[in-house]
Order: sequence, then C-alpha cells, then structure tokens
Amino acid sequence: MAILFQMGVQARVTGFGKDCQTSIGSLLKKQYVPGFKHVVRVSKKRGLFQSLRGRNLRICFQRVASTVVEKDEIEWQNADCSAEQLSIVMKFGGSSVATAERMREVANLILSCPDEKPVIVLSAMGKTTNKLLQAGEKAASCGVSNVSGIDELRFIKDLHLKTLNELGIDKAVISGLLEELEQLLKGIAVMKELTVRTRDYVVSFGECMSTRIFAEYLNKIGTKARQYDAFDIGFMTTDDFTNADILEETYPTIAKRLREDWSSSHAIPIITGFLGKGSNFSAVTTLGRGGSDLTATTIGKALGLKEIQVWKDVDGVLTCDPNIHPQAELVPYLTFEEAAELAYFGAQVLHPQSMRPARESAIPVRVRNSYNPHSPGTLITKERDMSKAVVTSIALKSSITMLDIASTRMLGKYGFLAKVFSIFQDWHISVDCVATSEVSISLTLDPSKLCSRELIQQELDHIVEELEKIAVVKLLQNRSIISLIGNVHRSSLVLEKAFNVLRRKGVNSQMLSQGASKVNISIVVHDSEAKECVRALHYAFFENTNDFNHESSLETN
Ligand SMILES: Nc1ncnc2c1ncn2[C@@H]1O[C@H](COP(=O)(O)OP(=O)(O)O)[C@@H](O)[C@H]1O
Ligand SMILES: N[C@@H](CC(=O)OP(=O)(O)O)C(=O)O
Repeated sequence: MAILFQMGVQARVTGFGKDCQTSIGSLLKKQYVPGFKHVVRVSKKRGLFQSLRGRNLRICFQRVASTVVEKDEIEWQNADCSAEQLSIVMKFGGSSVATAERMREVANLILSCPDEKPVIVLSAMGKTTNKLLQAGEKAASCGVSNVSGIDELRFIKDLHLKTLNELGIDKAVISGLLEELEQLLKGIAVMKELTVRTRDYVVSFGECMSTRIFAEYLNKIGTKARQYDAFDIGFMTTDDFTNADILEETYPTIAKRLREDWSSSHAIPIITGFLGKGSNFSAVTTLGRGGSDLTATTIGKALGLKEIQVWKDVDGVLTCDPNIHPQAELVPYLTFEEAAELAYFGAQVLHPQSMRPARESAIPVRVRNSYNPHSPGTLITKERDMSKAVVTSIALKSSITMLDIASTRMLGKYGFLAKVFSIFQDWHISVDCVATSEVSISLTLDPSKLCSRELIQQELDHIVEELEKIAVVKLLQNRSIISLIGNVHRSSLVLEKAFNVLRRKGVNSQMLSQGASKVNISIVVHDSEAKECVRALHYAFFENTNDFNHESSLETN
C-alpha cells in the first residue's frame, strides 16, 4: 500500500481496500490522470495524514519528483489506529447533564461503549447558561449589597452543590469557581454595566463547572478522566464576543495537546463546550448559543476522529421543531448541506456553524437522544440517497427584520445592488434571504448578528438613513422565515405544494427565496401566521399520505 506524491502535489493511491480509497477520495479532490488507476490531488498534507487516522492500516508514503523516487521516504505506520486511540467525540447538551441522575446516566452511556475511546464535550447543566445571563443582567442594576441575593445566583449554587452532594463529590471541586462568580457579579454591580466581554466571562462558569463535576465523578467511579477548559488548550477565536468564530490555528494546537496528554496517560478528556479564547485580548469568548456542537465538530476535525456524536433530548433531527408541532418525525439521514441549512435557518437542534468542520473533514455526525439511546438518531454525511426525498425538514426563524428597498434611480442603472450590500458590509450585518427585481430588493437580516449587539434599533435607523439616499425603504419587523429543506430536483413540486397550502390558509407570502444550492426554499410570512403555516406545511408534506411526499410516481427533473 503506498501513496506516491508527485512534486508534492499529486498522489497515486495503490493497494488500498475500497473503503480506504473512497475515504481518501471523499476528503481530497479526485483527479483522474491517464495511466494512473486512482489519483488524488493533495490539498493539505496534514489533512491527508489526519484522514487516515482511526483507520487500521499500515501505509507507506513515498515522495517522488517526476518519476524519481526521493530518498526521504516517509514510512508512517498508522500506530494511532489501534483500539487505544481516541476514536470519537461525544457531545452532551445541557438537557443531557441537567442533574446528578442525568450525569450518572451519561457516564453509563459512555462506559457502555468500551471499544470507543471518546473525547467528551459538555454543555452547562440544564438552564445554567440562561440563569447566568439573567444573573449578570440583574447584577448590573441591583447594587453590590444585593448580589448575593440574586435568585439566579442562588439557583446556580443550589443546583451545582446539590449535584456534587448526590454524586458524593467534594464541593472543593467547584467552590473556587462559585466564589469567583459571585465576585465577578459584584464587579458588574460596581460598574453598573454588563459588556459583551463580561457577559461571555459570566456564562463560561456554566461549562467550567459541569465539566469539573463530571470529570471528578468519572474518576470517582474508577474511569480516568481529565478536565479541560477549551480556552486553555488552544480554542482560539475571533474577538466577536457572544458569537465568536473558531480560528484555523485551533485545529493543530488542540490536536497536539490532546494527543500528547492521551499518550502520556489514557484519561478521557472532558472538555468545556461553547468556549474559546479571543485572539486579541485573550479573553474568554463564546461561540453563540448552542455552541458546544461546534466545539465537538472542531475536535472531530482536529483529531480526524471517525465519528462525531451530539447527544440531545430528542431522537435526532426531526421533520420540524417538536415544540411547534408534536407530530414531528425523525429524519434518519441528512447531508451536511441540508443540516447546515436547517441549522442556519432556525432549527435549534444544531448550532448554525457546527457542520462546517465536519463537512470539511467528511466526518459523519450522528445526532442522538441521551434519554433514548436505543434510537438510531440522525446520521449526517456528505451524500445520501435522495431518490425518495421531497421535503426533508421544515425550519422556522422568527422575529426577523425585513427590508423592502426600491431604487429611486432610473431603470437598469448599474451599481444599485453593490451599493445596498456595501451599506450592510459597513455595518457588519449579514443578510439571510434576498429577492431582487431590476429596481428593487427585499432582504432579511440575520437576527443572531443583531441580537448580539446593544444598539439594535439605532443601528437599523442608521442603515435605513443610508439606504434612503438611494432608495425608498420599508422596514418590516416581526417577520418569520419558513425554510423548506429538501430535494434539489423537486423544487417546482415543493413550491407548488407549499403555495397551495398557503393559499388554502389565506396567507400571503411576503418574500420568496431559493438559494443557489436549491436545498432550501425560504418563504417569509408575518410572525403571527408562522407557526400555523409550519403545522399546515408539515401536515401536507409529512402526514397526509395521499400527498406529494409519499407519491411513488413522482417525476424527477
Ligand atoms: N428540527 C428539529 N429537530 C429536533 N429538535 C428541534 C428541531 N427544531 C428545534 N428543535 C429543538 O431543539 C432541541 C434540542 O436542541 P438543544 O436544546 O440545543 O439540545 P442540547 O441542549 O441537548 O444540545 C429540542 O429539544 C427541540 O426542542
Ligand atoms: N450552554 C450553552 C452552550 C450549549 O451548547 O448549550 P446546549 O448544548 O445545551 O444547547 C448554551 O446554553 O447555549
């Protein structure tokens, strides 16, 4: 088995089993060259090495310049592939570790797969993040002497101390953090303000405590575990507090740290989800709500693990939010593209950015239910059989802002769209959906980019003021985007069906947008009509057995 590098750029893959060739091919761009059975373009050498980790192969790398084999042959036995190597990442969300009882169950779940050597990512216990945010906000206005009495602070202390007690763990494990948290809240009370930077620091206590408790519990029951704060092991991010992006340098740094520690002693890594360290100020940052999913996929990519599991309180990704419609059904398979669109367009079950690292490294993601571990969950991969798919799932993003912008210039004048988008760029606001005609444009603004700011209304007013220099602008608030994620080859059918449903309900769509990828058709309606529309669409696409989603005689475009 050998991979021959040509000029360090191309590689000929010989002697592998079909699986391995496919996995290499799926990670690296394939190129077929005459005379070569299978040629892959090596985009990143590090990526290639990682892609082979976790696979039980002995592989020899030889560098060749044209036809001459260089002397510096690299022989690399895939020692990392033994059963002793870290193999999967398992992320448990807040609902999975909400109580001592839940922590015990999660520990059992981890120990029930002795063949796997997992990296564990944990969120804060239950609703701790919300409580920390509320405590921070109250501290900014309640006065220093009242901080100790803030209900949310008491709740957090009680929950964590009770958990320690029930698990039989010494409270010293987190008592320092609890004291520090109270001091921090007093500091906020003195300053009478809660900046985004301080807010991130406050919420970080949730994950810092849950991981310490869980690691201590595993050690207590005889399973070696080591706790890590993500911001201390190389999770570097932008300085966008409350919504930071992971920086590239994170991947090699955390891989090195985790591998080195693991090879010195096989203790299960228990890592804080959601947190990072900003590159400029070295302050704690957070990755946006639900960001532990992104922590998990980042670790999966960094270590080239064979699977990323995200454990939730639902059976997997469902056909819509079960809180909106309890008849939502499990979606057994999704592509990365579908999952990313679903997450971006409001399906809370996955963090919007979390699919990126998994897609880049082609590592399958499994969404599973820690309350029902026997359910197979949803498997997310690069490709899947789409022959029977019409609509896969429906997502809803509410309380969004929409702008109707009609040009005041003459018809056909160029530069209008460029000017409009440059205004959004100047204000660092991203746009979700766009629909244009020659003289007008309708668009929706990404609420996550707005919500993390303090002066939302003032910013919007400024944007409108700028736009009014070139256009007539209508600002429409309280709108919802309903996104139908589904089969690219059946978009006409999806549109026909969806508009029939809306017509029957007497709802007028205020905007329609279909991305270039066409896996997503977005319809904008008023907030007040949105949930009812989702229920009606769900019924039409998933429950009415006479309907399109179930027709076997469908024509594919
Ligand atoms: N399409 C969907 N499929 C499954 N769950 C969804 C969907 N849309 C919204 N949800 C909500 O997402 C929740 C799970 O996500 P989340 O709360 O982030 O989990 P965790 O905190 O365990 O990581 C579910 O309880 C459900 O209410
Ligand atoms: N604790 C953080 C991060 C997170 O990922 O949580 P969860 O996995 O419970 O959605 C939050 O509540 O946003």
